[in-house]
Amino acid sequence: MTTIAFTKGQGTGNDFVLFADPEGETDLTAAQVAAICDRHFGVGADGILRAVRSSNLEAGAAALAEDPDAEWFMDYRNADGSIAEMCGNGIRVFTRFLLENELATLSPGETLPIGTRSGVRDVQLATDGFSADLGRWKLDGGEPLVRAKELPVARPGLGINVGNPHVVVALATEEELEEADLAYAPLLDPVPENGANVEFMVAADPLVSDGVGHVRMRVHERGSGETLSCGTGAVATALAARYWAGEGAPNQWRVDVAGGRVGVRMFPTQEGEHVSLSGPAELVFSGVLEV
Ligand SMILES: N[C@@H](CCC[C@H](N)C(=O)O)C(=O)O
Repeated sequence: MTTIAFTKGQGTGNDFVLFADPEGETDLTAAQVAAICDRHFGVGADGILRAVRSSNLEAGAAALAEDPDAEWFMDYRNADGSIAEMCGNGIRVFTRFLLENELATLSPGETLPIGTRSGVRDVQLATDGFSADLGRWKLDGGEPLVRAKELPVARPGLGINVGNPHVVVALATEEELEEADLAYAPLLDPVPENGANVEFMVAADPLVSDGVGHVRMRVHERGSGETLSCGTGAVATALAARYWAGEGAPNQWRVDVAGGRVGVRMFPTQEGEHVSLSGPAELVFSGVLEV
């Protein structure tokens, strides 16, 4: 039996079990992760965030090579125990956890580099909580057909990788968005090799106001099912909305999800365009687990 002192946290309703494992001694099995995330028999969460010192994890070596200041590595696991490269809401909650536990400091204007499986991601304080630079993004995975239960026809999606894989589908009306039954994984054709998170979005009316784009989305996450929010999914959705809107579309977006609102911003850097995500991050309660 291993005893874990954990904290439950959430960002726009995307909820996580977090624990500090500085030495990298508590690598949970997929079955243990799934048991902890179970909403009836466990703590209940969309995923687990383990805080490991980058120097004590194999995957952390790449993070330290990229940025020697990336002391902490966010080891993210989906609710079914699978490993994902990145979690946009998670990295904000992870930062809140490091700060509250005095494992890191972050002042206004400063940057906290966090190691992830999709590279080092820089987090800053923001007016709505925290913002994380998710780095480069790419169109990836073509335009698979997507069919969600209760939606009568398959729609073309747009594959976008923001560190992890997404397929975004535009729906015509709010009613369609409500009707989609995302308790079931949407069917994708062709099936992406590594699976994908699937976002369904509708444009707000107006789509753009004061130079800021506005969309609403629901998500079925790879490895976690329907969640109240997906940060990387919101980023992929804003990128898809801008792509579909064409020339002159804004580089700043508000994305409404069932659990609240996040902000997305695209901005130029020397290595090409980056995209950042901002939003709230809260710690809810702490406890002790035996696994
Ligand atoms: N909820 C996350 C994404 C978590 C990983 C995802 N389910 C995957 O498998 O890629 C977010 O906020 O980005």
